[in-house]
Amino acid sequence: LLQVVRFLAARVHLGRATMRASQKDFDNAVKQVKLLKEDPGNEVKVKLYALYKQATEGSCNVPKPGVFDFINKVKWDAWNALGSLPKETARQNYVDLVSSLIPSSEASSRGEPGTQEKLLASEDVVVTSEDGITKIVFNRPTKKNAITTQMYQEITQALKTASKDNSAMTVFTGNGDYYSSGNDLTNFTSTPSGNIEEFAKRGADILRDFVDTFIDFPKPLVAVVNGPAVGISVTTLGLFDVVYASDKATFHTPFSHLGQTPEACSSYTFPKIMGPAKANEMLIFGKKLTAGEAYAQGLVTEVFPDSTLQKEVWARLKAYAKLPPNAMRISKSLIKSSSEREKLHAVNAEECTTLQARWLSEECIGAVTSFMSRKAKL
Ligand SMILES: CCCCCC/C=C/C(=O)SCCNC(=O)CCNC(=O)[C@H](O)C(C)(C)COP(=O)(O)OP(=O)(O)OC[C@H]1O[C@@H](n2cnc3c(N)ncnc32)[C@H](O)[C@@H]1OP(=O)(O)O
Repeated sequence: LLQVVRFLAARVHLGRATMRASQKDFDNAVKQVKLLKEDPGNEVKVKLYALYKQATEGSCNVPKPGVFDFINKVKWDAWNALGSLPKETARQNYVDLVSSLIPSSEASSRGEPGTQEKLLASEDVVVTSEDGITKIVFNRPTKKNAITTQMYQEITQALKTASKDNSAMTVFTGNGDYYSSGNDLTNFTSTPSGNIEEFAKRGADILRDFVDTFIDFPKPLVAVVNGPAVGISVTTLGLFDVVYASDKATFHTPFSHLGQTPEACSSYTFPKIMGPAKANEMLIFGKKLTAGEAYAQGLVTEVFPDSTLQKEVWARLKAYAKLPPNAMRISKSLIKSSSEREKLHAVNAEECTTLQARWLSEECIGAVTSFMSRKAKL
């Protein structure tokens, strides 16, 4: 048992080297353990005990119980086996272990093979889990999957949940002919008080949280771009790890047309991905790219014929989802290092502040009014 505990501790320590559970996550996990409906069994309870002690008190610092004090000796052995594991790592491992014990219906997903579970009760954003893949679907096909304020918040929440669930990766796609037409332009007119300044402030906060969640998402994040993508549904792609696209997809960022400016860190990621010359044409002049062009410029990983996209992409993703999840997460954290994420958060904050002011500009208000009065379409 000792060897197993040591091995697990070292392995999990390595696997979670780049993760940090907050004190709040830990406190929540402690509460969740008390609410578990099923007994997790003695072996798990001993592990939880040891991790709890290590997280709260550090290395084992009490005398070894006598040989006949069986229960306390097993607990002591497990704690002692954690050696000098840092408190922070023990806290993270505790949180991970607890989240693995919570049934999918309560937490998020466990992804039993072949069973699809609906995880979020929303019409417009559908979240399911199957075969180790959490799938987040834009589901407003009659509105070309335009993203409402509520959808931003639901997606933020879905990503936070997915970051801790048992799935290996998260995949975004759209229902219907569009991937997404971007921000729902009626967001600007549907603030409860009709006060645009209030919308601008609240919108910037919601947007910053939304994008921050993409920046910090620890598992592979994949987009299956099933059709045209506009605005923020394009810019967020720069924060994905892999982007598969239908040959019917297009990529359009008409910010200047709308009196707006780039978001989702695209002012940083796009020049990095495709070079400034191409990024400028997209982000300043609103040049729409075909799927082939987006592939040539490095925004898209691979383009598929629309007729075979679903079959080919999902077969491939299911196979990828079986790869060792910790290895994938660690590789991702090497590629998107903490200094890179820091940079992205700073870019996000600046873009949101800029947009907040832009939304109050005549240029932007005029463009939205034109769309609403059906005078303008992209
Ligand atoms: C918290 C705030 C964060 C803000 C983040 C900043 C984000 C910025 C962006 O995303 S900028 C991009 C914004 N998007 C647009 O400007 C697209 C506007 N839409 C269009 O130009 C066209 O609808 C189209 C080219 C996408 C599709 O044209 P078409 O094929 O002719 O279809 P329809 O126009 O008839 O569309 C069907 C139906 O959907 C409604 N709709 C489509 N897109 C949007 C949208 N983005 N916002 C609101 N509504 C949209 C359209 O009005 C039609 O509705 P109707 O059937 O008339 O009720």
